[in-house]
Amino acid sequence: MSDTRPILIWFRHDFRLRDNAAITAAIQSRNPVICFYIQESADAKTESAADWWVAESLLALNRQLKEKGGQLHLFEGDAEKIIPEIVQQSHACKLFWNRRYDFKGKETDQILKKSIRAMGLEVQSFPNNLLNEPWTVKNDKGQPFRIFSAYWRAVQRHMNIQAVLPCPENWVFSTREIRHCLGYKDIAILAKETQDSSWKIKLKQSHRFGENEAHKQLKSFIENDLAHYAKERDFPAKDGTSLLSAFLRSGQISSKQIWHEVTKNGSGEGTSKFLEELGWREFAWSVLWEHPDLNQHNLRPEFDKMPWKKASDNLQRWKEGQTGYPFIDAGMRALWQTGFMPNRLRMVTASFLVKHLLIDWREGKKWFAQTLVDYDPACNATNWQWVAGSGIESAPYFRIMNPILQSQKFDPDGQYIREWVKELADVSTAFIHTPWKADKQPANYPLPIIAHEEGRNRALRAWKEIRHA
Ligand SMILES: Cc1cc2nc3c(=O)[nH]c(=O)nc-3n(C[C@H](O)[C@H](O)[C@H](O)COP(=O)(O)OP(=O)(O)OC[C@H]3O[C@@H](n4cnc5c(N)ncnc54)[C@H](O)[C@@H]3O)c2cc1C
Repeated sequence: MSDTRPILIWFRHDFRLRDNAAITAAIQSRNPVICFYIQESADAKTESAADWWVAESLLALNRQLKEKGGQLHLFEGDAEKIIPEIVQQSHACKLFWNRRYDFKGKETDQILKKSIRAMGLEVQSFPNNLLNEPWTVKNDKGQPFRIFSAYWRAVQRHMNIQAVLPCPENWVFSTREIRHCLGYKDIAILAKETQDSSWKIKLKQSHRFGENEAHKQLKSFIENDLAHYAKERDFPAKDGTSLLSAFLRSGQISSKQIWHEVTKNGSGEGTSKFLEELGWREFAWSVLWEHPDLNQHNLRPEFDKMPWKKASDNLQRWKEGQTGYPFIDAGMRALWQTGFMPNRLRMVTASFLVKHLLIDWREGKKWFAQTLVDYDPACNATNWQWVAGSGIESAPYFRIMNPILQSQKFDPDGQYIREWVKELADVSTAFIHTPWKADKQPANYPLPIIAHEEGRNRALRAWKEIRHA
């Protein structure tokens, strides 16, 4: 007689049905399945842009599961308390999930593995959304890499990316009732939460969600932009990047799927540069794996002595895009309006905060975590420490990006600036990067918060101080 006890599938940033190892294993076993997601305490409220993105993505996943004849069950609260209840109510025989690699998630999973196994269930975890498990890439001495280029060469030498798993057929969903378990949340409440503020409604105008949309985006990128990626990726007005980061972060598409599609359909400089960027994502996760405190602490301890200025009005003006530097302000305003900022601008705005304004990178990291739809604890912290110079692999602190030259180089006609800084719409191209030099000052646009040379010199003095301390 066949086993009718259900298998529980716990979704976690793997909101796709294709290339999902936990799903494939569960469906292959022929037991009925129960799919669920837990809004764990830390992310229970959909208050940040990334939480909002996850909520919209869960609604999209629920629609996909409905098409298969099932649904996504939603819970809110502490996984260590909720899952044992689901196990009991459902009389499940197995619990499957795809791994997560951050410290808190890993810790919770280890505790749960033990406690659920003690209840007599089989618990299995599978690789999630990286090309390599983060602990597997090591140098000849068995140590983790500290430099990206060496890491990437090693990854490429041993690259053996597994085939993509198709969406399984013959789904059978369990009818066991789990609605009375602790923390059950009606998915209709989630749908309401995704539009309970004007900010979220505005964000929605810039995004699409779900596995199918992720694949459409990849196809369009490969057809239109991949060949020119290396040359155009730094010019924000050109939209020459893949715009896949939020899909990737929530696992609506896997890095493996992207890798295979890109290597099958592309070649040359654009393709290798793009794959290298995927490599940076991998590297960031390996750094977080080795340094669980990456989000809180400088990886170079001399930065603990940096004489950061108290977060003040200047931090607020940076957040609001009111620094008086058009390129910076355009990036910061785009971030607030859309939840996205192109990589070049992330680097320039981050550098401006940490160097010209001498404000602790952790303040900027917090703001990005609140406002980016693709917020990713590994990529965000690794990049902030890279820009600040405090990371193991980083730009030297003394290399200070000039916000005017960056603007002239990467937005030469001011197209991106004019799109986001409406006060400058009529300023001539001659003054679009330095409106304070124009004869007539644009109305309602501030003067620079600090002169470039003054900010630069102060940053260099601070850096010398910590080096000689
Ligand atoms: C200060 C700062 C903070 C950042 N915070 C995040 C974050 O929270 N989440 C996030 O996904 N990326 C972050 N990035 C990296 C990068 O800016 C974004 O991944 C990229 O802009 C997303 O756009 P895209 O998908 O069009 O990228 P593409 O240029 O098309 O790149 C393809 C993919 O490669 C990965 N990638 C690209 N650049 C990087 C990079 N420098 N580091 C790690 N992965 C990269 C992303 O997954 C991206 O989707 C940050 C960069 C900086 C400088």
